Amino acid sequence: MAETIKQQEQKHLDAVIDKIKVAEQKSQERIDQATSDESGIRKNFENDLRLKTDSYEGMMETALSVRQQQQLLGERQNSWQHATDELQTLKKMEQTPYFARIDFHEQGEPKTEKIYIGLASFSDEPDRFLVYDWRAPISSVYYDGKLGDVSYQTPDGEQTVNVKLKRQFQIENGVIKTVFDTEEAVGDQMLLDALSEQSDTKMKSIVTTIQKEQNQIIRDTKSDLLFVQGAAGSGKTAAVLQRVAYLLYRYRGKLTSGQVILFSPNQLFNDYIDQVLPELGEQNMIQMTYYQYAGRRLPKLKIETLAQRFSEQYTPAEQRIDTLKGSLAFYDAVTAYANHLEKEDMIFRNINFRGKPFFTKEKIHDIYYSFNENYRLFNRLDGTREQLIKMLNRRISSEMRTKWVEEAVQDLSREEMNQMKGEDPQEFEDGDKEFQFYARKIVMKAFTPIRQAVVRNRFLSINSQMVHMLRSIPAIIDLSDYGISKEDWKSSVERAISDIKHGRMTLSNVSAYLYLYDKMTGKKGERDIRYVFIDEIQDYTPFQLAYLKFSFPRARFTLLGDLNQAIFTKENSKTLLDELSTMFDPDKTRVVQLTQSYRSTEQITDFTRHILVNGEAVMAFDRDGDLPNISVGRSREATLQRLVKQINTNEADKETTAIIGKSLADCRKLAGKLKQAGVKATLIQSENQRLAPGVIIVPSFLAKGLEFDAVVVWEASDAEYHDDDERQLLYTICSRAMHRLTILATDKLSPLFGTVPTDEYVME
Ligand SMILES: Nc1ncnc2c1ncn2[C@@H]1O[C@H](COP(=O)(O)OP(=O)(O)OP(=O)(O)O)[C@@H](O)[C@H]1O
Repeated sequence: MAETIKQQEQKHLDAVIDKIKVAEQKSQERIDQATSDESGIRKNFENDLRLKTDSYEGMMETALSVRQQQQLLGERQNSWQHATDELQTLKKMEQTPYFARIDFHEQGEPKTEKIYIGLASFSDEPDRFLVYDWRAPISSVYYDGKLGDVSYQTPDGEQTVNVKLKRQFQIENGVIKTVFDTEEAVGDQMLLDALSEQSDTKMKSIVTTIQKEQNQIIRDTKSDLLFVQGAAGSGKTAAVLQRVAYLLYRYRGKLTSGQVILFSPNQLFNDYIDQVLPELGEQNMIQMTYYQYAGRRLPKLKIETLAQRFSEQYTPAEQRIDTLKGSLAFYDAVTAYANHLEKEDMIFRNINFRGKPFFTKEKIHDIYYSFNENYRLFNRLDGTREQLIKMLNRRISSEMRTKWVEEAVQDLSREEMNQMKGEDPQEFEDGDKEFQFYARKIVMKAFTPIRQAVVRNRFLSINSQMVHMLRSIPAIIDLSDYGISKEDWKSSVERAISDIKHGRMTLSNVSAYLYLYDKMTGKKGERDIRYVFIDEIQDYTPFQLAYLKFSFPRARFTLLGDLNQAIFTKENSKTLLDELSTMFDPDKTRVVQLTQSYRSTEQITDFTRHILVNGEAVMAFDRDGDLPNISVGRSREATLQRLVKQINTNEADKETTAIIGKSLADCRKLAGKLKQAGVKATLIQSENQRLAPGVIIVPSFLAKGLEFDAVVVWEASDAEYHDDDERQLLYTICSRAMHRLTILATDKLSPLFGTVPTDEYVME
């Protein structure tokens, strides 16, 4: 009987695995070698080394041999690390060496070529690749097209090949479970299998099933701004993590993971995604929230937290001011204000010494504005510091003649004198010279804080300058254009002043504060960072984005967002896109739309997208599940009973449940009640917690970006979700569900579900 395709492929697989095992052995030998070399070097060294410290030559000899030993050890350490990494990859590959095969014909070549694609490349001889890395140029063909002519990018330009076969494998522990040939980009079956898995507390890589649109995002190397608008669950986060892995591969040797930074919505999310890159054999990039980024620079200020910002109730006037402060117009106003400081209005502080002004603010002002008008802020500051240090040095001699110094010298103990001489050994000609010596030492020491104050720009006053800037705004921006009255602005400035006095700052002020400070001190941003990724972009203000662009001047930006899910900026999210387009060169901007939602069943996707009105496009993925359930209880008690029942049903069906409440307070209350009822559930109270297996209760603002098998919306009642501007929040909450969605309310259901056709859910 002829061999089946599966048998043939299994034979090939066995052969590859045998070669991988041989390679593993070689790696192990290299590791052993490096280890034994290392202990050899250490031993030799201990035997040979005599510390010769009695002569200068002896000391040099010792130092040289220590250095030599360190170098040798460093080399061994490197080769050990290299071999260890290699072995780790090989061990992974031994289980699943590859997941796909493509056969293709390249024009002008005599034969059809056949390649296998896996997590990493593997060759048994130089240039004989048994497996290609999924990030290799040719692998793109697998993700991008159907059979027939397909083009792909290589470092030397575009190439076209004729694809004859695309074959996919599911391999477990070296055994082929299924094999199928497909004409699609990546066969639906494989994707369905991947998607039907249970949710996890950690996100997984998607390399075996990357979709064509996602591949475009992953492999983009041309855009300065890559903007991805994608529906909930369309794989934005997934795509962007594979993109980081791709870039690290593509620019190996030139780009390190430390030059890539990802801004994410909260720490919980950071924790959720932190295994994807290691799974792909790469190191994690820098991960931060905007709040952490700002907080790191302002350790002495208490910056408003995510939870505080979320529960804040603004009056319409405050809301308008908040909107203005988040706009590009405001960014431009701060820029204009800062530039005008080149001519006037920089505020200075005295630098004091022994309770009295040493450099008065008037003097500093005069120096600062004495430079010619071409001096920029940074040069001015630099010049001022230089002058002040010069003046400080000139003051040493006169200060030495003051009374306090004379007394201080007389009060010196023998020990103190010896110590001073120890620092700077010398013989004195006479008593006068000796006095001078000690007096100088004392003055220099006393002046140290002054010197530091000068070097650290302590004569600037960012706080007063910020207040002055806020006060100057009505002269720069026409507030009436934003519907803001002079009085409302004034009281907002008063609030900012009181906040600063109490060491606090709202998120809406913090970016302007940092930006103004950077301008005043001439900071040019972190030039080392090459790629900046920002997830959930709809929750950033244009000001914040402009500031990030300023802070990472040499970086390319990838921004991901879903304008449907703006939970803070609400209706302003549309203007964000417009404002963004003015910040980057349109020729180097690329906008990609992802409309297919992979996270949820068709029923859930259909239901959730109908919560939106005028939303961005969302397409359901063809995956079947139950209709969402809505249950309205007559009392809180009844709703709680219904919740407990749902938790039990979900548990029986092995679906992990997340109960999402609107605010932290709601969630806390519920956690108490569930405890009384004897139900085990973990309350996620802060972003610094970790996701736990089992039932969790999580407030809406922390659920961003996460997903769960089964979601219960806690109290989707009229009282909690009433206004139209809460639609996007409700959408975000519901779209966290993968397989099951239950909506509970007491008394009266939120009217926001009124837009969902009644045949898309079951009303109990
Ligand atoms: N090509 C793919 N193959 C397999 N799974 C995928 C693919 N794309 C996305 N997924 C899965 O779909 C789910 C949603 O993806 P992801 O969290 O990246 O979406 P998102 O667009 O960031 O969503 P949100 O905006 O709601 O946070 C994840 O479980 C992800 O692993």
